[in-house]
Amino acid sequence: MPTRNILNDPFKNKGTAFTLTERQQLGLTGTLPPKVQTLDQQAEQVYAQYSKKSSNLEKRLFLMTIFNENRVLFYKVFSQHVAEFMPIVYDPTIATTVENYSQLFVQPQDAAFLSIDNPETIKESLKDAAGDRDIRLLVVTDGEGILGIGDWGTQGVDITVGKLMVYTAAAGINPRQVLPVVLDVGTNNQQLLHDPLYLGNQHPRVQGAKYDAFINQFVKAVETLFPNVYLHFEDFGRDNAANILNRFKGNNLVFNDDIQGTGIIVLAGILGALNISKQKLTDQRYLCFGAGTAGVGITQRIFEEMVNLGLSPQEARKHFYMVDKQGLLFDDMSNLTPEQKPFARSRSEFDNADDLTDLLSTVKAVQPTIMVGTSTQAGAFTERVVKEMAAHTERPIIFPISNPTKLIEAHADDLIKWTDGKALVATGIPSKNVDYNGVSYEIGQANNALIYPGLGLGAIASTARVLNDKMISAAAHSLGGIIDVKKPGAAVLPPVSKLYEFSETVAEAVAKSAVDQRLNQRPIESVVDAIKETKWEPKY
Ligand SMILES: NC(=O)c1ccc[n+]([C@@H]2O[C@H](COP(=O)([O-])OP(=O)(O)OC[C@H]3O[C@@H](n4cnc5c(N)ncnc54)[C@H](O)[C@@H]3O)[C@@H](O)[C@H]2O)c1
Ligand SMILES: O=C(O)C[C@H](O)C(=O)O
Ligand SMILES: [Mn+2]
Repeated sequence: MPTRNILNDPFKNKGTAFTLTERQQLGLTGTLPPKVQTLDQQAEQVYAQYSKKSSNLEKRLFLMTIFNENRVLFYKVFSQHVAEFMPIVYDPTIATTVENYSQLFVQPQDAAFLSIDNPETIKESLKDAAGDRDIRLLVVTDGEGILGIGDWGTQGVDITVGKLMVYTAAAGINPRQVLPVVLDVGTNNQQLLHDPLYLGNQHPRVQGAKYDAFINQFVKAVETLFPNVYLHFEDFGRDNAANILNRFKGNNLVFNDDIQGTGIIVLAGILGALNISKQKLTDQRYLCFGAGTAGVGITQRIFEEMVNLGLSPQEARKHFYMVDKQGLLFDDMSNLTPEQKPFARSRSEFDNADDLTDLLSTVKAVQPTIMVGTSTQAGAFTERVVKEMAAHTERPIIFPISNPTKLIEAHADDLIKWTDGKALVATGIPSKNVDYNGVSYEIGQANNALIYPGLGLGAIASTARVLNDKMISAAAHSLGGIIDVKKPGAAVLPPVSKLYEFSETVAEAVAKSAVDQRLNQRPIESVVDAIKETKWEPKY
């Protein structure tokens, strides 16, 4: 490759920061403006330009041009403005770019696009996308369940790129060592099937044995090409997400963000809330609204926590109620998923079981103390539902975490107002502070992005063979003690502005757990040193 192409290699390009000597050595003399800038000067210039963009989408598109050209510069600016950039680079703005990916397409962003129509090219495609890079972390989607906006086929690749950006900004994962992958198995999105601009396979989703075989081939190819890679699954459909995780978690270093990542962050938020209200987890009644991938993943995590606290599985199960499209889930229903079944209730527990077909009647009957929304049903936590819940519990814990913003079950300011400041609230998207009756309520962000970067860093740095429940539990507990719970209006989770700092705390807890369980494949003398050595910083 002629050296001038270095300006087109985002992993090597420094742009105007190439010194005059470097320019001479690299055959770049006269190919850049004369001034040599420092990284800080470049970052300042990028931020000034960014600040002039009027919409979030324009801001994101501008930042992506920097990403496409110069990774060090992109991550330098990102690291200087983490809380400000997160909603631009990631959720919720990323939902808009997923929906418009084909129209907005300019650059494949070093992703691998694998097609179910050509399974024989899986290996070649992964190799080509990785080039000479040593891949340690791979984020993959099949685009069926992007956030709460559904099936976006190949366009879902944006979420894998976005998730990886957060890994680097939050946990210092080396951007040369990551690979975003989309598995294009078709789409059932009618709009895409009829859109002449759509860049993916224009046929319905392939399911069943052929789909399963494709996934198996993919995982095998990944393991062969990139031994010890941490394989992160994102936004698969409800059935496939659970199936794939169950198939591989015993023997491979795999992670499902929507099931496990969300479980951890919501448990951490609940522990934070109970720390504020001075209550015990084992005294809570938990209502899951939207018992899909995330809803069940969270329920399983909190259930495990109750068992860890000494309850028998039978006792622990009594604390959970699941509501899905059918209403409260009962064990005599024929259409329950395998993950829902253990938490379905018996009709005999209620006088009016047959009436419990909506959220309000269920809240009345169950009187939950914790309610988490993962339903994609905008506004489902109505004033009546919330006031009914608050009538039976002093500090209701209410987390409407459906994404993006247009799908949230209730907004934080309404929840605070409707409960007269009593509710302990976290949302999936970032929420502003709520000023109510002289108190400024900080709203925690219960988004898996607050946990998966540290979790991944801990697992990668410790060379863990698998990611198991103990490591996951260690991650959830590691966020305790960061917030000052005595402050009126304190948030239940630490702020995104401290994401870089607490991701290291999470990583240490996870790596320590892996090493304590002897899951490390290489000798680790100090987890702190191992993490330090794994981390990358944006500098030339
Ligand atoms: N904050 C986070 O970190 C986070 C993480 C994962 C998912 N989520 C959000 O959670 C939502 C669900 O994601 P998922 O991956 O679990 O999707 P999913 O499709 O697996 O689950 C959604 C569930 O909601 C149910 N549902 C639909 N309509 C309903 C209704 N009217 N009443 C009750 N239940 C209903 C569906 O039947 C399904 O079981 C999305 O909006 C997603 O963005 C947030
Ligand atoms: O992507 C997010 O913002 C969180 C989560 O993984 C989701 O699917 O909503
Ligand atoms: Mn997701």
